[in-house]
Amino acid sequence: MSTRVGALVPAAGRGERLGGGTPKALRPLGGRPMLLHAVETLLSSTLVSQVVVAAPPTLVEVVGQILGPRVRVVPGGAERVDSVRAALEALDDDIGVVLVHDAARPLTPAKLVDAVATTVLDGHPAVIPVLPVTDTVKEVDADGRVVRTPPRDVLRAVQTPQGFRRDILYMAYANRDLPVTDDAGLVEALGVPVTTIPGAEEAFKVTRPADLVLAEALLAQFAPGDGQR
Ligand SMILES: Nc1ccn([C@@H]2O[C@H](COP(=O)(O)OP(=O)(O)OP(=O)(O)O)[C@@H](O)[C@H]2O)c(=O)n1
Ligand SMILES: C[C@](O)(CO)[C@H](O)COP(=O)(O)O
Repeated sequence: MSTRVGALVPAAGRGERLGGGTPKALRPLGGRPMLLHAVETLLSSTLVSQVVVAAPPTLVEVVGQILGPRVRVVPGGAERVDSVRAALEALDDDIGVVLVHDAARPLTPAKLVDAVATTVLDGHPAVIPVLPVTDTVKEVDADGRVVRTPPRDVLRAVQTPQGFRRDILYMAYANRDLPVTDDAGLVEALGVPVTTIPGAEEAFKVTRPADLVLAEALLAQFAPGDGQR
């Protein structure tokens, strides 16, 4: 396996739950597009040597100008899986390890990127960062009635970047019509073991308006060079 690491950034979502009109990846955070924060973190990793971004199709040129020549930008698709697939096809042939990282997780620390990549390089074919679940989670039926309460101690909330051996991710994406909400879900369907490592609280996803308020507040607290990102 080649040890060269590439990162794919799905950034073509509309951001309907966040609202505000502008595609979410281009919404400002600390005065700069959210996507730029995520990409800069990936580029700051000494392990990551290529970054490919899937942008909203009408904004490929604009996003290319924002991110500069080190980043390849391709048109994304209708669903997240379509965007990841488009980016996967644009990776250099000699990339052996692939990280998939949401543009919508702009405050993810660089040390988490390195930890995921290192764990794949150490021989784990699929690696995801996770945090314990703090709310009680209920399964409900179509009428909203509770069906059951899974025990919380075995539940985990899943973040990105998720890291994969390239050949495994390719095989997984051959099954991409499966109804999954993350890349590891496709890998699980292959029967390939998925390893968890500790995630980071700052790697939360900006999904709803309150998440953006929290991200702005946290960013304002980071001092330059304090190693938090
Ligand atoms: N067709 C899509 C849908 C999502 N994404 C990306 O996948 C990541 C996680 O998706 P999410 O946070 O759900 O973003 P949106 O799809 O934009 O959000 P919403 O469902 O609220 O519209 C984001 O970086 C988003 O840009 C993508 O590249 N292409
Ligand atoms: C990939 C992901 O960020 C892991 O938590 C998440 O599943 C994306 O889901 P979304 O509904 O597209 O936000």
